[in-house]
Amino acid sequence: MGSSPSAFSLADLEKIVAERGRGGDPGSWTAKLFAGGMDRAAKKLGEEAVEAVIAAVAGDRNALVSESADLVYHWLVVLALAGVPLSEVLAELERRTAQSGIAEKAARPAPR
Ligand SMILES: N=c1c2ncn([C@@H]3O[C@H](COP(=O)(O)OP(=O)(O)OP(=O)(O)O)[C@@H](O)[C@H]3O)c2ncn1[C@@H]1O[C@H](COP(=O)(O)O)[C@@H](O)[C@H]1O
Repeated sequence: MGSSPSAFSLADLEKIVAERGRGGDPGSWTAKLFAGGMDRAAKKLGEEAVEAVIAAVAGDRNALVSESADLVYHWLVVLALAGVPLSEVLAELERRTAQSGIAEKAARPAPR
């Protein structure tokens, strides 16, 4: 079930998106999305979210993996177009985790 953990990170994909988006290669989907602007990219993000929801509700595991990859990629394109670095989103997630105290609880040894 599933595949082995990958060393590929969202930060790697963020870098690729920025490079391909700015590059202007006519064969690049990322460059097309950048050229189309925020309205088109955000619409695409919404479509991919709906496709991921459909796969989840249908219980189609393979489709959910594929649509999730589409979703995360298009989300990174939208973040790039908005000038929001991934690190800012991660910092917000970290702040929420720290606020909830979950990380500290997990680090504490379990009571005997
Ligand atoms: N992760 C992705 C990725 N996920 C999805 N897609 C593209 O997203 C597009 C949209 O998917 P759809 O299913 O909606 O396809 P579509 O029907 O052709 O699109 P529409 O006609 O609806 O506009 C497809 O062309 C997919 O190839 C991606 N395109 C690029 N990447 C990453 O970006 C890198 C650079 O890609 P290019 O910019 O194309 O060189 C790649 O190496 C990947 O790492």
